[in-house]
This record gives sequence, structure tokens and C-alpha cells, in this order.
Amino acid sequence: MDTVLTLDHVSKIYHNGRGARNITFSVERGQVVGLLGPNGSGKTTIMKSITGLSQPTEGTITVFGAPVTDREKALMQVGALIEQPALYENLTAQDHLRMAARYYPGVDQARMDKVLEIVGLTPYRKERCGKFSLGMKQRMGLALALLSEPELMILDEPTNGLDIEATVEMREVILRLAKEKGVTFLVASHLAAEIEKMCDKVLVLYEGEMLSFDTKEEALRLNPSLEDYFLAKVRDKKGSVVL
Ligand SMILES: Nc1ncnc2c1ncn2[C@@H]1O[C@H](COP(=O)(O)OP(=O)(O)OP(=O)(O)O)[C@@H](O)[C@H]1O
Repeated sequence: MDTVLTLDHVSKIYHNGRGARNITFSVERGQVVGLLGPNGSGKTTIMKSITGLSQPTEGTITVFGAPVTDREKALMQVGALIEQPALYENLTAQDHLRMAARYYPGVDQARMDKVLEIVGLTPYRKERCGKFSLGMKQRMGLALALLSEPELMILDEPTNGLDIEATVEMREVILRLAKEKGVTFLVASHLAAEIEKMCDKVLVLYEGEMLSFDTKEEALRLNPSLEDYFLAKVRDKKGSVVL
């Protein structure tokens, strides 16, 4: 199997002592890996370190065999949606894609049409993004992240704030891309059920610490759900304290 992403003893500690500590895991091509953890557990910190948005205090991150310190090379094949997508209220979906396409020489009109189709925004391509619903904005962010046909996608809470239908649509897009195109995904969520529906492997984060990294099958072997698995891991960490 091809290893797409490796974190080796990575820590990112902010000046206030918080962040994420001693994170080690690898992701293989075509896998959908979930980062599961409550608010403040370090999910965004890890994703920002992978995408080069922030600098780890310790450890090494390798993307497609290149260290993330060699930013341009490592991140050429990475698409990311971290926090809310930054969209201009007065620009249309099509305008946003044209602007982003300037950074990617190989991206043509056909690719722009394709990403709009993938995320289901083709009928709205000439509408201003300021008029988009939250779910449409999120899908627009995904379209922009997909524009350069990245082989690795880093998605931070991609269904945050979305209603049931938009959540299902977002999940279907992710699973389709993983299955049909072999795209590798690292997806962060604080919802165990969300990770359970989407991921092949799950990494549990708690208070900046990595508590486990298992396949979904392993996680569900002794637990009825990923929620129970998560609670069991947190209980193990806290000793006998019952949540
Ligand atoms: N720029 C920063 N400066 C100082 N502390 C920070 C900074 N960014 C995050 N933190 C702290 O680091 C810890 C991890 O935060 P992070 O945003 O990575 O968590 P998260 O799991 O993504 O949370 P959420 O689900 O709320 O987005 C938290 O305690 C947070 O307060």
C-alpha cells in the first residue's frame, strides 16, 4: 500500500501550553481516516500543521514522501477545507473557480464545470456566493479544494452547521471520491456517528493527546458504536472516573 501521509511524533504547542502533543500515524492511499475528538482536542491544530498553515514545534510530517517543510512540493497534491471557506459575497461560484484556477496552470473550464458537478452546484454557478446557504457555501469550499484534482483532502468538520440533507450529500460526495477516484481523506469531526458512517480508520484525540488509532472494524469489534469506543478510550485514559 502507498503511504500518503505520515506524522511522526508531531507536537504543536501554543504559547499557552495548549495544542496537540506527540501525534504519530500514517494514512494509506484511498483511505478515509477520521480525527474524532471533542472541541479543543487538537483536530484543527493537526490539520493546520499538515497543510503548512502552522509550524509544528516538534516532529516531522511527510506528504507523498516529501516533508511539509518543503511546502510547495508537499502540498501540490493536497486540497484543504479548514474552518469556513473564505468566499466573496459578490462573486459567483464560477468567478471563485476562475480566480482559484489562476494558481493551477492545468485547470481548464472543463475541470471547473466538473467540480461544480461533483458538489452539485452546477445549477447555481452564476449565482453570487453571498446568497448561498451554509451547506452550499460548504460545498463551494469543497469545489475549490477539489479544483486541482488533489490526491489527499484535509477536511475540518465538513458537515458542521449543515442540516440532515446537506450532511448526507457532503458525506456522499466524500465517499464517492474515495471509492471511485481513490482520493485519500483526513476528516475531522466531534461527532462519532459522522465518523462511523464515513471512515475506514479512526484516530481519537482528547485534550491534545492521541488516545488510539484503529480501523473501524477493530473499534467496533468490542464496542456497539464508535461513540462507545470513544467513551471507552476516554475512560481508559481517566482511569476509573466514570463520565
Ligand atoms: N492560535 C492559538 N493560540 C493558542 N491556543 C490555541 C490556538 N489555537 C488553538 N488553541 C488551543 O489549542 C487546543 C486545540 O485547539 P484546536 O482548535 O486544534 O481544537 P479542535 O479539536 O479543532 O476544536 P474545535 O472542534 O472546537 O474546532 C485548544 O485548547 C485551543 O484553545
